[in-house]
Amino acid sequence: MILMTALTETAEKIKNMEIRGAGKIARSAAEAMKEEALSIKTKDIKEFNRRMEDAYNILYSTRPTAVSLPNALRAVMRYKADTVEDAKTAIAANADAFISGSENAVKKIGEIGAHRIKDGDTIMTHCNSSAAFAIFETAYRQGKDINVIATETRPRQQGYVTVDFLQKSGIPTTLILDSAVRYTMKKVDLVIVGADAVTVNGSLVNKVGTSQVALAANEARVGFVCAAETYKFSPRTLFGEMVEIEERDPTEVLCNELRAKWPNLKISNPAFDITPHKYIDMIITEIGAISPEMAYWVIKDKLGWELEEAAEASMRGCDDEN
Ligand SMILES: O=P(O)(O)OC[C@H]1O[C@H](OP(=O)(O)O)[C@H](O)[C@@H]1O
Repeated sequence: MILMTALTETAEKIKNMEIRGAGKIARSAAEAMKEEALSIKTKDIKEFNRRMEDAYNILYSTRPTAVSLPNALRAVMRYKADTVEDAKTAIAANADAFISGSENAVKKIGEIGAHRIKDGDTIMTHCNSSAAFAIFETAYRQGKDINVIATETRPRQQGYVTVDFLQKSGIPTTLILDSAVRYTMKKVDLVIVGADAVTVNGSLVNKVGTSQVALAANEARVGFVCAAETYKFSPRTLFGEMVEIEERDPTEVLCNELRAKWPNLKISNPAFDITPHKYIDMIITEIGAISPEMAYWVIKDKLGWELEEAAEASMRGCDDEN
């Protein structure tokens, strides 16, 4: 039996999506690493480092697609210390800096993104993104009369979370089925979605169905905007790696009763898909509104990654924030 600690509890919550959303996953993981560090009793720095590596690996293995998770873990683990006390101080400071940096980034994205919204706009969103929501909320607080169309987002219905946020904020909201996206697009002025990862060529990895929304927007000549903090850019893609697409449990798609009825039925449940950069008009980050083609610059200059480091991280199985 595995002993439940605060860290394994957070890992379990990320795995079963009690904690979800790329940014929240990253902040929760950073907080869990800090708590883990502060709870370790040993005075032996080698043992301490080993236990922190174990904690890193437990959290790292929870969900494979959101790059914010390994970027947060790596940011917290960037310490060099000769004593356990110094290591604890550095880890706690790193975690706090990552969390407040992440919260500020979402706020900044709200401010920058709100400039893209005009009074009277109808905006479509997919899944539930706190970065996209920050844009809606800021625009609405500025007095812009907006209407947000939220997709249901099968199979986990994160659209309900979006609807709940929007309704609590007083923002006029319409809920649609995922299959109604193309039909509804003619009423839409702008699409805004979040991101789980942005690759070096500016393509977007986000909740499955995002690429279909982008295709429908492209066909209808509707702008497609992505809201992504820079820690969602993937340094390992600089090395040519692909972002792993999480395949989730078939029971999310079909209940056990029906699965038993059709024992030979195969079920595929990819949680994310890839929207090619040519369908993305703009990525709103905390350092500004950029074209997808600037992803290489964000990874290399803003995050400070060189090809050699990306290769090294690729072998180690992690991304980095800066
Ligand atoms: O960081 P924020 O903008 O909140 O969310 C970013 C993305 O995280 C979510 O993933 P999931 O529901 O955890 O699979 C969605 O794909 C969403 O677009």
